[in-house]
Amino acid sequence: MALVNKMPVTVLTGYLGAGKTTLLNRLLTVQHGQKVAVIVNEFGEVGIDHQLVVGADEEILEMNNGCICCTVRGDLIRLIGKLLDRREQFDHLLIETTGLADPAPVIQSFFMDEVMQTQTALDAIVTVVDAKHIWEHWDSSEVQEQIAFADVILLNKIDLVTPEVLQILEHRVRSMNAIAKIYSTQNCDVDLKAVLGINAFDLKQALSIDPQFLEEAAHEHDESVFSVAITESGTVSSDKLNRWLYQLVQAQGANIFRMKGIMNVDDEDRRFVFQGVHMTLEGRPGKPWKPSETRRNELVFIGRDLDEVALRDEFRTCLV
Ligand SMILES: Nc1nc2c(ncn2[C@@H]2O[C@H](COP(=O)(O)OP(=O)(O)OP(=O)(O)O)[C@@H](O)[C@H]2O)c(=O)[nH]1
Repeated sequence: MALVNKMPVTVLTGYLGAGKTTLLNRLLTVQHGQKVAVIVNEFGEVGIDHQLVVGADEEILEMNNGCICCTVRGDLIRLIGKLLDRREQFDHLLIETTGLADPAPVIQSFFMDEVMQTQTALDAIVTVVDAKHIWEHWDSSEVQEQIAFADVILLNKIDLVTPEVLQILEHRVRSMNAIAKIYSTQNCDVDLKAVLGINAFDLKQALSIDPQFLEEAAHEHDESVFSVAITESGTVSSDKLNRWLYQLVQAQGANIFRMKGIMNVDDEDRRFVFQGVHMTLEGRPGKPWKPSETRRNELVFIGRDLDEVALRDEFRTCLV
């Protein structure tokens, strides 16, 4: 199938100094038998990050003419296009974003551009969090968005904080993002399998909503950025769902960073899976339901100032 040949892409985010380059170096030096191309995006005229990145065999491309998130999405697409011309030379692409980037436009370019859509497969957004210094930056919208968008979160620099602080941090991060996998690390020491080749954007069976998140007071969010997770049985009407989602992104797309859903729509044989980034929505049939399994609808919204009660109520109106 054509899918097999798509180039998997991992996007690394994290605030300034969190440990992105440390993780990148790890990914490039540990033997995993994959040929990795890297795009490093830095602010400023002179790129120095490439000098810090080790690994002679890898191709490292730099984008220094601006921040990935705003002006240079076109450049990113062109750069990836060039790499795709030599597709056979690479197994995986890593994009390290600047610590000040909002990851949304990067992710959206994978949905919106046709070449990117057909020839690349977004593997995961990996966000490195500085467990010691994040406390000074909670107000930063970049920090919030990097956590909100992540599929994998490394709580890094655990050598610099107490277990109690780490626990508070994990709780806080979990309330912002109900579905990311969270690992605690020192020097980003994490099993590569936890970071590469995880297919987080391929919603196969179920959303990995942490059950504890649902039980606990996920509701005590004093943050403006948080997750709302909905799990309900029943059959969803495709017409009602379409109408609702369309209206929702029109009205609140700016505040909804990410949404994912796996649903029993019109009692079809296969799951309906969808995901969205702000106003961008993408839905398609997923894996077949097994006759023995209970069909559940699972949705997760991650965003700013979400109206949890309204989301739940409106979702229920989509049930037949
Ligand atoms: N104590 C401690 N230091 C760490 C850890 N991980 C990384 N560092 C250090 O933190 C500093 C910043 O790490 P980088 O990997 O350069 O961070 P970055 O996110 O790429 O930084 P920018 O490119 O500035 O955004 C370096 O001096 C690292 O050696 C850790 O787990 N513990």
